[in-house]
Amino acid sequence: MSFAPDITEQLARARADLRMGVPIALTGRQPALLLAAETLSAQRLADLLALGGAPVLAITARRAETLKARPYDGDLARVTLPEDATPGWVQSIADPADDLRAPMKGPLACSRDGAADAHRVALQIAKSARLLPAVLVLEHADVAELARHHGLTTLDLDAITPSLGAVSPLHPVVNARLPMEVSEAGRLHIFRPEDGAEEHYAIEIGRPDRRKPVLARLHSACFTGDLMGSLKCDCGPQLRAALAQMGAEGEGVLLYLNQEGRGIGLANKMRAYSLQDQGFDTVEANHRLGFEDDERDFRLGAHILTSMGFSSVRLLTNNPRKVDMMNDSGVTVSERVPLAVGENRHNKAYLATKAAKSGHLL
Ligand SMILES: Nc1nc2c(ncn2[C@@H]2O[C@H](COP(=O)(O)OP(=O)(O)OP(=O)(O)O)[C@@H](O)[C@H]2O)c(=O)[nH]1
Ligand SMILES: [Zn+2]
Repeated sequence: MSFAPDITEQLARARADLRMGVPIALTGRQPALLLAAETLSAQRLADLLALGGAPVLAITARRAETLKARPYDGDLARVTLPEDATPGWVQSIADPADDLRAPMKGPLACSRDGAADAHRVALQIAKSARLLPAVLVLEHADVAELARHHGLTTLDLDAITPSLGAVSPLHPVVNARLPMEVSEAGRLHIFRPEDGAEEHYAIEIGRPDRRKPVLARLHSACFTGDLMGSLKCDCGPQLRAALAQMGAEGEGVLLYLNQEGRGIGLANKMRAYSLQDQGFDTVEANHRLGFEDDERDFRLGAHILTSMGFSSVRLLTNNPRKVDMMNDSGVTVSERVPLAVGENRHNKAYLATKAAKSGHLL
């Protein structure tokens, strides 16, 4: 029978469970029960503590740095839970919103014994669920039985590890004619990944010759900039300028990748915006939240272009990482076409930070 969900499908369920505050079970090498900090309820925390053992809050080394917690495992820290831990305490470790108002959280004790494989995987799942990267982990020998009894989603640690680092295969779903202001010869293609994550879109203008480099843009979703006319970034003007150039040249491909907030999701991006209002720049804000500067995976852009029949591009971007990733993923960048538009007094510092810290070319 093929009815049972495979490992990728179980992983999609696990993401949904964590987003709702439902625990998930990890079996295999390091059996453990996981609960996302962001969606933790008082009842589920009480139930977790009642199981005994020594639950820890796994956080990334980035978040640990701000909290002065020891990341003994290199890329993460396992913060020991106090006996009287409340959801408020967990939240304050996970979320930097009140760091400046209540800076003294510690000293935080961190465990260094044993492996941290379950914790590492837990943080990867939380990130891919677009939650704050902070997860309660209770190592528990009988987790499989616990999961059966309570009907929890169960993932095998070894089985999911390869899926977590891979780009899910994407499949074309449908495409249809879309006359647009910049060109009446527009066509929208929808691509759906196998892993249950967001769909991505390609706007094809004209009918570009697949044998020549195509004018292309990999645009990451920015709800605030693309749709709301936010002045905090340059995304809206970049989107419109890229489409306008494709319209003027009569052909091009714009990939609209649903990687909001450089891959951290809109809720986390708004958390980053709050931190920026406290004085941190765009990179520092990501780090305080526990993320890297940029959590996007541009390989999927290359996969979409390849599946559309393109093998080389004239890439509209100021970001050298996009160029490198395309070349590494088998799509040749024959030319980088600069896209410097939309600077204003609100985004001047943001653009300067991207140039200084993230290598963006002006
Ligand atoms: N985390 C975070 N994301 C932001 C912030 N401002 C804008 N973004 C996101 O940054 C991404 C910008 O995407 P792009 O314009 O495609 O990428 P880029 O790295 O600027 O590269 P080019 O525009 O191609 O030069 C979008 O996903 C936005 O939602 C911010 O302050 N914090
Ligand atoms: Zn933006």
